Amino acid sequence: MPLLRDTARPKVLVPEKLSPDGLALLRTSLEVDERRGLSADDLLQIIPDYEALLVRSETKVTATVLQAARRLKVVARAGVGVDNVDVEAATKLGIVVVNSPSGNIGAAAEHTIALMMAMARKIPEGCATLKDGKWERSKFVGVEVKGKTLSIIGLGKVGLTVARLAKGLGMAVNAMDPYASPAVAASASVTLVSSLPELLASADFLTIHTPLIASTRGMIAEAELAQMKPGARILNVARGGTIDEAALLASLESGHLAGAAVDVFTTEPPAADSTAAKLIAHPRAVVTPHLGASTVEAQENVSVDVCEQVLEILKGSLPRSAVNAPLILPEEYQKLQPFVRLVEKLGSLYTHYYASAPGGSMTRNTFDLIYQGEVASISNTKPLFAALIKGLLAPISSSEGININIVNAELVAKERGVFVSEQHSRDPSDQSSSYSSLVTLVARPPSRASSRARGEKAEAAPPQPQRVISGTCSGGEPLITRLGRFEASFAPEGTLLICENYDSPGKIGVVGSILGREGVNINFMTVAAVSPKLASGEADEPNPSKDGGTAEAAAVKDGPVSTEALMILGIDRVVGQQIATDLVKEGGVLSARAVSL
Ligand SMILES: NC(=O)C1=CN([C@@H]2O[C@H](COP(=O)(O)OP(=O)(O)OC[C@H]3O[C@@H](n4cnc5c(N)ncnc54)[C@H](O)[C@@H]3O)[C@@H](O)[C@H]2O)C=CC1
Ligand SMILES: O=C(O)C(=O)COP(=O)(O)O
Repeated sequence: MPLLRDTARPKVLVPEKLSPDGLALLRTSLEVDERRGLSADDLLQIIPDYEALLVRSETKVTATVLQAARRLKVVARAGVGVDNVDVEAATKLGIVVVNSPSGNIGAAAEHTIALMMAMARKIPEGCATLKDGKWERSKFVGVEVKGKTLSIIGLGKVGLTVARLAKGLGMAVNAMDPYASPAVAASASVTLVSSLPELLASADFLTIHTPLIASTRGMIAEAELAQMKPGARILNVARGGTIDEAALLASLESGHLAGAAVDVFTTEPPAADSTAAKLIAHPRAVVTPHLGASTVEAQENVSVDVCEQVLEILKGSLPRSAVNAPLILPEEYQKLQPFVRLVEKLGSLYTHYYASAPGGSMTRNTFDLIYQGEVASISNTKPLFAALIKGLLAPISSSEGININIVNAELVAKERGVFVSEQHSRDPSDQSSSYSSLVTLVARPPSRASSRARGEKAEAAPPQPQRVISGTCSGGEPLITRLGRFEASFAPEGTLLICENYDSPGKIGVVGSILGREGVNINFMTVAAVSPKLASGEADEPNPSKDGGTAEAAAVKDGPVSTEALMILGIDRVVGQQIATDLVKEGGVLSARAVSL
């Protein structure tokens, strides 16, 4: 049961402090709910009511929260690190996760330099004692950074900015990052080293700027700290968990390390009696409560960046920095949009007409999706693939909320065992129609192995018929041009009744009167004849009613194939199976299938 909402506008939940600049953009079209101080339970209770969730690093967006979030389309992280968001669960649920990959890198890099200088010159200690009424000059003799070596783990956006700033301070900078570009490193006069021991041994100051991922969790522990020079100093403005807090505390306590500057902790805020709390209390530790991104400028940047993306996503467009969706340029997406709708219709027409109709079956799981003409020149067809998976599976998915989209289509297809081979045919002679673009969906007959797996005997295997649907975009709207052997021309919209019949006089009148009797209005009707190119060639899907139809049907069923036709009626409401049965029994049609598209 959807919750009652006091507004028709989509709702955005903002449980953390975000700069008002971005939120003002949202307020023009969305309802923005700023709710700071929510507990995990509170969040779970209220999340079903929201279309978008905007967070920083404090809110834990767990799989449980995401599963409860029935309306949620997007989780926006106003910052870089998404380690507080279960991105895998969001992907499965088709929820887009976006971040702001560069809005706060300057702030994080400057904070790193600020902590390094504060640690080198003992600024926090000098400041605290002076405020305490003491004038202690000889106790706080520091070291200079000029001429010292700064070693960086992770030469990404923050790491590189730190490197450039450190160069300006006269430091020698080296870095270890298996994925860094040597050219980029050289342009910042950074020496890339390939081994961590080499990097550790050279460091006067060591700073980490990697994400918290499996390969970086605990990467600096007791053994690594022991490889550093006595009197070296260490910084962490990336993520708690990359440095083992207990090992770091021990190294400070033993006097091996001269200092540590830490902005991020394994658990935030750290528990009172935790190792992190002891680290914070250590006299040679300079600490800040995750302030790396906390500047007015950075907060404006990230807020505007993610709020713009939330608006795009709720409009149905693609964001510029999705963490879990492929990158598509806006102009490319615009070109694709009509074909996205067409391909989704091809998929849902397939499932309604061939697979979920009485007598049909979902035994085919391997599809060819063939692009011909102008559409074949589009190279990034991920949205088309996603549209096909949605079209094929949404009609047979139990939950109304199943959200198949560009984010999770590949995963859903894999889970359901659906395989799609996309083919681009740019050769004009290969295009069997006069349309400037044509998209064809072919369901491959089941392989012998899969037929055997379903217990069908090889000798009893029926001939494998064609299941083909083609379409184009006409005036930006989807148009079906082929259904099985029939050359058609109809819009795949609304409720359609598709009747296969022998093309004999009076058939339309009989069908019309049966529908009229049931109170069904016909909005439009079109007839599709067997394509001359296909009449003598491929067999079509066997018609479940052919053997059990009317006397007339029986009389003509061995007649020439070319007399068969499809009658496609657009009707004003969804009809039950009984009407289809009546049309076969009384109306003399071979089969009738209602499809809702
Ligand atoms: N304290 C704070 O408030 C802030 C913290 N951050 C954190 O800083 C970190 C870095 O952010 P960005 O530079 O924007 O990310 P980025 O993605 O641009 O750079 C990360 C770099 O780490 C490297 N890397 C990955 N695994 C590695 C490994 N095993 N060994 C060595 N290098 C490895 C990658 O190749 C990449 O070059 C992130 O964890 C982010 O969350 C960012 C902004 C503010
Ligand atoms: O962007 C990041 O990765 C950060 O760590 C910043 O976190 P915050 O938004 O200040 O909670």
